[in-house]
Amino acid sequence: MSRRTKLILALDTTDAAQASAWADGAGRSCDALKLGLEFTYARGFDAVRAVAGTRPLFLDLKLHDIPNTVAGAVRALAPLRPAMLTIHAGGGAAMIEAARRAVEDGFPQGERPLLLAVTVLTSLDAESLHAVGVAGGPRQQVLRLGRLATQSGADGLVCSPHEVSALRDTLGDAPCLVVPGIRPAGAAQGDQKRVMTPGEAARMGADWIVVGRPITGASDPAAAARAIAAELDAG
Ligand SMILES: O=C(O)c1cc(=O)[nH]c(=O)n1[C@@H]1O[C@H](COP(=O)(O)O)[C@@H](O)[C@H]1O
Repeated sequence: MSRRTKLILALDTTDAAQASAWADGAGRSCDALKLGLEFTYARGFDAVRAVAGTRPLFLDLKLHDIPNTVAGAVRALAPLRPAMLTIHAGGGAAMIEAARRAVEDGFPQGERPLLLAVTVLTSLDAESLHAVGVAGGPRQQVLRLGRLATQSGADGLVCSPHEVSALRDTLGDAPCLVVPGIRPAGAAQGDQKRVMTPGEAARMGADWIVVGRPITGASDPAAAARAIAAELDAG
């Protein structure tokens, strides 16, 4: 099986002109654009629509609340026509099921986004998980939440590259695996804990990788994006 891992550019800024410049430059080497909490809270839905234009939009708002509230929020996002949207798997089965129903009845047929459940944030390691009461390591917790989320109706999962092959062994090829925590060789790790290079994540079996600062913080973002796309093309 060979499927080319696709590249999502994370546009993490409050500046709409900056987000558009990244989208029009570096974004050309990418397969989708991600707008998340920082941009959406600062600039609102109209700006999200303007920056995404006709490009596939990964709307990363990581919804996490009681089922009724999450379902209402999912329906409220329908005018943005995202290709993908995120909820937190830790919200539990009833919340994920409610989000799934909202995606099915809140979006026009054929325009339903992929519902992605975030498992364990890539900024967490075993020690930080332990501090919030999770005894097992990240892999065990990602597998637990991955099983729960897919059984409850999530189309895919957000996980670090370190869990991709264990998820594939457990859940097979069906769930879409979207993988942040990507650092090209030599790039600063920053707040990310569970990282791999783009090529390593692709070889693990990621369907999509999510990259922000290694592109947007580069002196030439378009060149940085082209280099990552080439690394994915090389397989
Ligand atoms: O849901 C996400 O996209 C996400 C989940 C996760 O566990 N870790 C993670 O980094 N992300 C997002 O992926 C992007 C990674 O950005 P960089 O660390 O700058 O490459 C950010 O926009 C995060 O919000």
